[in-house]
Order: sequence, then structure tokens, then C-alpha cells
Amino acid sequence: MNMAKRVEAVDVTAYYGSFKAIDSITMTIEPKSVTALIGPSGCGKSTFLRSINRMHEVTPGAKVQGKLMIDAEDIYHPRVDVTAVRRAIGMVFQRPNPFPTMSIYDNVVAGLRLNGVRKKSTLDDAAESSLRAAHLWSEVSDRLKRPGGGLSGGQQQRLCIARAIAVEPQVLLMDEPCSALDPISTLAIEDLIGELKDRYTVVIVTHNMQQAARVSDRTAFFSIEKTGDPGRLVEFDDTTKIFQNPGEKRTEDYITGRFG
Ligand SMILES: Nc1ncnc2c1ncn2[C@@H]1O[C@H](COP(=O)(O)OP(=O)(O)OP(=O)(O)O)[C@@H](O)[C@H]1O
Repeated sequence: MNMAKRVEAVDVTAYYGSFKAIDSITMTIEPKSVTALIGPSGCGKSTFLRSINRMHEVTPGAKVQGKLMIDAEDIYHPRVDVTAVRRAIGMVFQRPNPFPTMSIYDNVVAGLRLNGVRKKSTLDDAAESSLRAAHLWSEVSDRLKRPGGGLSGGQQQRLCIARAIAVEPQVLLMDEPCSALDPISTLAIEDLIGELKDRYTVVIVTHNMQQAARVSDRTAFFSIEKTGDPGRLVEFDDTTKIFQNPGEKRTEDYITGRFG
């Protein structure tokens, strides 16, 4: 099965009210790869990520201009069903956010149920395969009926990843998915990301440059000239190139720790 899709941003500009947060971002994210978005605080990484699944416009007054295509489909076309877009593009957040009182099992299959799946065997199979893919199955298989909120932080984040992939999303967006986790859980999630790219298009925002270097195939470096300016894409290339031989001085300054 090939669910992974290409994400093509053309001149994507996003605002919060009259404040322009990102300006004319153009980049193509290939299917079955991991793309890291890096750059100093406030350069618009999260804003760009949230424009990929139309979450940006949830903020009152926020809007997006430009074109965003998932394969051939323009997801900002007026006739597009926004709910369907958000369901097709999974998202994992900085803080694990399972439904805390809902059982582990119900957390994983929540999206499938929303999509109308009722058959128990289908839900059981999806729960097991998603929890296995998220490397959580062996830790929770004997307590699927217990609340998701009872798991450790790292387990909760893996539960959220299982929940996101249970609906077989075309693209998986991750906004600093390890920032609230300890180093061991972080490495577990990084391993998992490496496996997810066999099936999904993964886009990850990270503050951690070692993490970007470890998990991603391609890296996009965003930056801002000065406070109040919009974030722009400075350089986008293979991760090895960005970290070993960047084409732009600003990228080099950032990755060598001279600013940001
Ligand atoms: N809800 C909001 N309302 C108004 N401005 C916002 C909102 N969210 C973000 N911004 C502004 O938009 C700009 C880009 O923010 P964004 O969170 O996308 O940056 P970032 O690169 O992800 O930052 P960080 O690395 O600190 O998370 C910043 O100037 C930020 O202050």
C-alpha cells in the first residue's frame, strides 16, 4: 500500500491578523521521506507546519495565501472539505495529548471510529498493528482497557503516534514531538520516525539539530532577518549537505551555533 503523498508548497504566506509570520515558502516534500524544519525561535516553523493540514486558520484572524498541494490536490481550494484534510494529514504535538480518561485501545481507534468504522475485528487489528508500529504494543497489550493518561510521558507520545497512524494518514506532521521527553524516550521516538518513513511522508519541526541530523533525509532551514520580519526559507537540501556543506552563510552560522 502506498499512502505517502508529496507535499508541494508554492509561495505559502501566512498571517496572524495583519502580522505576516511566514513569507513565500516554496518547497516540495517528497513522499516516504523525513523532512526536518529547523531554525531560530519565531521563524515560522510551526506556522508552516500547521498550514500543511489547515490547522493554522483555526487561530482567529489567521490566514494562508499561496498554494499547498498534496499530490495533485490543492488543499486550499474552496470546494475542499477541511475536516477531510485534517483527517488525512496526521499531527503529533509537542506535549503528548492522549484523551486521558479514554482507554489505550479507544485512544488508538478514535480516528477510525470518527471515520465510521464499527467492525470490532477491524478495530482490533488496527489497534494492534498501530501500537506495534509505534513500538508500544509489548508494553500495553495486557492493559488496553486502562486509561491512556496512566502511561508515562514517552509512552503517551507513542500512543499519540499510534493514534495518528491508525487512520493511515497520507502525511504525518510532528511539531517538536520529543521536546517533553527524556533522552531514552526521545531515542525510541527517533527510531520510530526512521521506520515510519517507509510508509509515510513525515515532516518534523525540531529545535534539536542533532535530532534533525539523525532522523531526516532533507532539512529546511528557516530564518528571520530581524524581529517583526516574516520567516523565510533560507535553504532546503539533503540533510548531509545542510550539516556538512551548507550553501548559505546564514545556515552555516546557525548550525555551528553562531546565532539562534
Ligand atoms: N497564535 C498566534 N498569534 C499571533 N502570533 C503568533 C501566533 N503564533 C505564532 N505567532 C507568531 O508567528 C511567528 C512564527 O511563530 P512560530 O510559532 O511559527 O515559530 P517557530 O519557528 O515554530 O518558533 P519556536 O521555535 O519558538 O516554536 C512568531 O513571531 C510568533 O510570535
